[in-house]
Amino acid sequence: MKKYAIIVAGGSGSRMRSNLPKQFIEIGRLPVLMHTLIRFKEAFADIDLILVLPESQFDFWKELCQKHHFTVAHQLVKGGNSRFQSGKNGLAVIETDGIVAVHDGVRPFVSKDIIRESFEVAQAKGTAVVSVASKDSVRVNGQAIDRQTVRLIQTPQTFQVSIIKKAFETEELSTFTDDASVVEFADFDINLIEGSYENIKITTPEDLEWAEIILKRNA
Ligand SMILES: Nc1ccn([C@@H]2O[C@H](COP(=O)(O)OP(=O)(O)OP(=O)(O)O)[C@@H](O)[C@H]2O)c(=O)n1
Ligand SMILES: C[C@](O)(CO)[C@H](O)COP(=O)(O)O
Repeated sequence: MKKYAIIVAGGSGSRMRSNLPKQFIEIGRLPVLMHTLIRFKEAFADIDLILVLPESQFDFWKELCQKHHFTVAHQLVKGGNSRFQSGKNGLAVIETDGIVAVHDGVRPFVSKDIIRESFEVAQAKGTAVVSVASKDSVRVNGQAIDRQTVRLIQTPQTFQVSIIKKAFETEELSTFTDDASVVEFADFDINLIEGSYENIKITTPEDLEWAEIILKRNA
């Protein structure tokens, strides 16, 4: 089975309010994005890594790779104006069938076990989307609902290549917040698998403090 991971890091990171794009901020002396790429390479030595970045950041990224002697092989692909477009650009360079995980570049703490399980489930069932239970009570439009029915969606979101490619033939809709919503819109079933509360998405400044704590816990 040919394995791919599209690491999307083409966003603007506006909620981080940092001059340095959040994927390049160092945690434990290594840029966030390098931690993420290393996790996937550790899960599968033979995986093809596709890194989606704004084209304007290519040179800076290459400088960072030299500075940190970062040798994990990956293909650089230019980002789009939305996460959907960035994912689509990543998919466009995949030419064989197989299994592909799409993962936020800013989720550096995904475990090898979760990555591997997502590939196994996607191979068997076509799709595998990582999720966790809500630890808080939940209300929708002010109305309390049974939180047992709620799942918080993370990445990786892993698919048979033929399925996700077919799904991305659609026009982009504003309801597409992740790849699972695109694939579901194309009428494929979404299989949820168990994620981890450590698999945070670095979004706002305090997430960087959590990130340092998680990194120390894992050391
Ligand atoms: N045009 C875009 C927008 C988002 N992403 C990626 O999708 C992931 C999840 O998005 P988020 O964390 O929300 O990043 P941003 O969109 O960059 O952040 P913000 O909404 O705060 O601007 C990130 O790795 C981000 O780089 C992308 O590849 N291309
Ligand atoms: C894909 C995702 O990380 C799943 O939780 C999330 O939907 C990304 O959303 P954002 O608006 O780009 O933060």
